Amino acid sequence: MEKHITLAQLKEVAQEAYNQFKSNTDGKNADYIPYLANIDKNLFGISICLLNGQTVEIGDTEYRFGIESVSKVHTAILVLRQYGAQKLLDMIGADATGLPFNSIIAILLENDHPSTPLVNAGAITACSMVQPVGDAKKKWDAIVSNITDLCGSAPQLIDELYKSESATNFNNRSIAWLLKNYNRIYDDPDMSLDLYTRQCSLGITAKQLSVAAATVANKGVNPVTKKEVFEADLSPKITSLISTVGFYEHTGDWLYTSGIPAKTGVGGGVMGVLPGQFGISAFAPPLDGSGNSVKAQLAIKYIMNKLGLNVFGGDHAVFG
Ligand SMILES: NC(=O)CC[C@H](N)C(=O)O
Repeated sequence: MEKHITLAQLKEVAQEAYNQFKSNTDGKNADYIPYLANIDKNLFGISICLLNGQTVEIGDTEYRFGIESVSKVHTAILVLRQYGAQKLLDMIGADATGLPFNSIIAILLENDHPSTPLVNAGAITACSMVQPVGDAKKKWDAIVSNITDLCGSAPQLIDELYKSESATNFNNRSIAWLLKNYNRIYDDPDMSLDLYTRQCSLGITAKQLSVAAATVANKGVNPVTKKEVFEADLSPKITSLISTVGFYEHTGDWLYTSGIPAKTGVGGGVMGVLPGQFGISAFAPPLDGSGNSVKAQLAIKYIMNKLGLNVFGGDHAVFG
């Protein structure tokens, strides 16, 4: 069924979500990366990008925060663009791990592949696959240019975050070398890890993430710049990856309660894709125990439930 929703209604619902959760003090900033511990915990923004390029923005939607694990989606898209859907499945996988994002056990349990590009192991593998293999500078340029195309504007490296994360990423170093042990790193392990750490340290805004999400929802065409970033048939592959593991071990709970495939990052960002309808992003630094932003989750769930939209519901929203 078609569900007609005016822009005014959409704005009102987003504003209600903002007002309702603005003063929520649950959760705490990620502190295993020192830079993130010091970000203002009161920052809060919600951005929705429709497929005609219109955006609804409430709160701190222009604040640049660390993209962190949301970047895993972007680089998975780049690998899909460069290798195609079958090779991503063969070389990384598309399964849920049911375990935390930085799990080493997950690699040991599934030593034939790193499960999915949306957990640390698979994301480091994805960075190793980015072409041209062997050329760190060109690989980095490809990663940044892909994110720029998806967001419609460039991200900016937060140097302090990059240094902070590089100095403390011992668990990820173990992951990179364990993957090497299983022949699941397709370039130099240290270089692949460094690319992963750097992409996680890119500063991004909630507005940019909503445009990237809308590009996925819009079958690869950025609704703001109108550029075709990837081929339409990759879009359901990307949304399926996000659906399966976007909230790690809490992905089922998330999908069940929110009705929208979404991906989180420990910087406090969440990016949600409602295919054929819109992209949504929310950002607030305090996280729950699994590293997912408390307020961003509340806001997106509120908006989805209030609008009565659900990826499994069969209704299709028409905005205007
Ligand atoms: N869940 C996340 O956002 C984790 C990203 C972070 N860079 C890490 O590897 O630990």
